[in-house]
Amino acid sequence: MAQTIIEKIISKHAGHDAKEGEITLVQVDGTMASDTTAPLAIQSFENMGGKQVWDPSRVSLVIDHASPAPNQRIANLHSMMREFANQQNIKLYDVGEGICHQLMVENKHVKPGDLFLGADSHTCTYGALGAFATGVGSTDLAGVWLTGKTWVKVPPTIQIRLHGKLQTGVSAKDLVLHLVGTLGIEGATYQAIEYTGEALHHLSLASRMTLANMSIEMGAKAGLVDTIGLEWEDEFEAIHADEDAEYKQVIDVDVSKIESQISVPHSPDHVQPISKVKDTPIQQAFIGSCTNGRLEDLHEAAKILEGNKIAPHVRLIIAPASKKVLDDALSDGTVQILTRAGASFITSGCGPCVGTHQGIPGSNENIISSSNRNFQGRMGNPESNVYLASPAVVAATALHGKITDPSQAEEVGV
Ligand SMILES: CC(C)[C@H](C(=O)O)[C@@H](O)C(=O)O
Ligand code: SF4
Repeated sequence: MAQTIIEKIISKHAGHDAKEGEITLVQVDGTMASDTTAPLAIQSFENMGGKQVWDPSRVSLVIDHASPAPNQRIANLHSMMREFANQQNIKLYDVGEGICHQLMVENKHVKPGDLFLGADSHTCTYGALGAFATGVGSTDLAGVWLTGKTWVKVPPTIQIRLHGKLQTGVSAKDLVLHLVGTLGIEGATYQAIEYTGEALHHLSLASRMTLANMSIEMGAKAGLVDTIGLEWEDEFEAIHADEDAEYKQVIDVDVSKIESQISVPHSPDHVQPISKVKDTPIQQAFIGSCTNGRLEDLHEAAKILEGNKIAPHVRLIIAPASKKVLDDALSDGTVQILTRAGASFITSGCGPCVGTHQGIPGSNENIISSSNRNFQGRMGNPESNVYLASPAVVAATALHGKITDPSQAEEVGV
């Protein structure tokens, strides 16, 4: 039977050929919960009578969403996680180590062909490795901690074939914003997205993570990137779709036609080419998140900001996606370039992305952010406006204090 990538992965974990629409029990390779979801999962696990997780080497906890703790309540939840991790002998990434999704990939908790469940919607990021990774609720996760298994309904797949090469200054973020704008926030609900095509050869693992990451902004169960040309390709057995696999929909995209994209308030799918919103004034700029907080993202920003100073009325906040990203950016001088340009670095982690701390905007302020969601109130103030963009656009915008196309900023010599 010809199969899509997700059908192959589910079949492997179910022990039989799984077909679209079928509900089947599968073995799980790995799990993750963050400080937002782990406390409830721990409670559910204990309520279910759980004593020992099924396999401690397949369970990770990460303190990243509100880290370091901004208040007493959260500090106590962090303590509860540390205690559980100790007692269960499971890996816990503590304050400053990074964002859960970055850490799962960076530390190889997940590999191509795996089936991975995380109690966070952007678990789909690991689709960058050709893994089936999806977000589940805390209670579902607790069930997996008990048994090592879960049930899945085999989803239909939308195949997105990426042709050509992105223009200079245009990144995987612009590509995925373009796709979110085209499909809409419910365009792939209950479906998997498979990304394929020769454009992938030009995308690093970091860029593939950006692409897979925002699959959830199209409602997808998972976003699986074909492993062709992947940096890790030699280390693992690659899984590709069969040529005659059946797709619900096939979408062809010539990526060389895409210009920088901006998602305007208040929904990720309100996407406009940058030319339509350029010159919108901005008070806060954020580079970070599981979408765009990696070394290549900081490099993009540094290219634009080197030797320059951000606009006087702009705050530029940077949260590296992990301690490793921060260390690498320190060693190669990127951090220094950015701080000299006026950026403030905060703890590696989610930072202000989800609006709990570290950069809640004022009322009527406009924020440009390299993150993935701009629902009203997302950054902690319903009276602020969040614009989503690539790190290059965020940097060029911070420099000029208004939405700026980086390719044009370079032309005028800044
Ligand atoms: C808080 C957490 C449960 C949430 C998610 O699942 O995605 C967060 O990471 C987000 O990005 O909105
Ligand atoms: S960085 Fe933002 S989107 Fe990613 S997991 Fe953290 S809160 Fe969610």
